[in-house]
Amino acid sequence: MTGATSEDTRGGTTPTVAVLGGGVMGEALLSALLTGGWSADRLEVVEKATRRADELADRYGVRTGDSSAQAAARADVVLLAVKPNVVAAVLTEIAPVLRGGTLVVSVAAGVPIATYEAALPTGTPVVRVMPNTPAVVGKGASAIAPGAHAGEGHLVLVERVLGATGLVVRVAEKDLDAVTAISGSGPAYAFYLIDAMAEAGVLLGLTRDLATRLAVATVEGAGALAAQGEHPAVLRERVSSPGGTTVAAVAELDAHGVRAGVVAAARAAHARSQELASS
Ligand SMILES: NC(=O)C1=CN([C@@H]2O[C@H](COP(=O)(O)OP(=O)(O)OC[C@H]3O[C@@H](n4cnc5c(N)ncnc54)[C@H](O)[C@@H]3O)[C@@H](O)[C@H]2O)C=CC1
Ligand SMILES: O=C(O)[C@@H]1CCC=N1
Repeated sequence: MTGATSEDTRGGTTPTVAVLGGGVMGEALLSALLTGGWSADRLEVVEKATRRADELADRYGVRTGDSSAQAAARADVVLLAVKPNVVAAVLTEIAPVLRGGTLVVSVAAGVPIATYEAALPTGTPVVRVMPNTPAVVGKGASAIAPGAHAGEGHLVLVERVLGATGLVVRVAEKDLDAVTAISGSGPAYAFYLIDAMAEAGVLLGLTRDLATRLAVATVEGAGALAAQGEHPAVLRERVSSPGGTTVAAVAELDAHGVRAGVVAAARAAHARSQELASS
């Protein structure tokens, strides 16, 4: 874990983090913070749905507040994990009470840093993050981009906050829509493939349980192999014996436009992320 710097802590202790929004991504971040060494008493979550807030309190032993303003006023780091269309309302709530130097981090898709900087007190450091759901199992991929008032210490702190979620890379904000289209939404493409492979196995006579286990292990193994650095096209060639089963299968993927479909899907996600910025 990267050590805290004077820029990212108040008084040299682990910074306190308020997670605003305890849905899928809020929970993933909360769980990663705990895995990464944050103690529960340095964390607070504000979740509008009471039953969900209770569930998070029971599961993680963290304090749950019902006021974003109160939690933000106490925290060193405010982590927004609400839907993009709720961000403006939350910023209006927290802006009047934010202490100088509080770091504001947001995972909301599409919402530009300029929106946060315009709503929050002048000079507030803001870091935008695009994570993904495999963060829950420490296999996520996140990209982070700094606002005008976020320095190296703030980025290091965000890397520390995300430390247990998996890969963290730094990008310029202009690239975040593309990141959203590849790794933010990308797990859904992989799950789609797993589901389709499992369904095909059932069609070919396997039980659903066996077909699903084989599909999951295959995608997991292929990911692990690709992570070693060999080009994916080379790895695909290694599976493809001349005149064999794999070339027959891949020819069908090409004939059905699967590669073009993946590109079109990513372009649609990219366009939607840009639309969210202007809505
Ligand atoms: N789910 C994903 O794969 C990813 C999501 N994101 C971003 O993360 C953010 C959250 O997405 P999810 O967790 O999927 O959504 P979600 O709907 O699961 O969670 C949002 C939570 O915020 C709560 N909420 C709504 N208004 C609130 C308020 N005023 N104060 C406190 N809590 C409030 C809702 O009750 C809900 O539990 C979005 O902005 C999304 O763009 C980013 C990357 C990946
Ligand atoms: O679908 C969405 O809008 C969010 C952002 C990336 C993944 N989930």
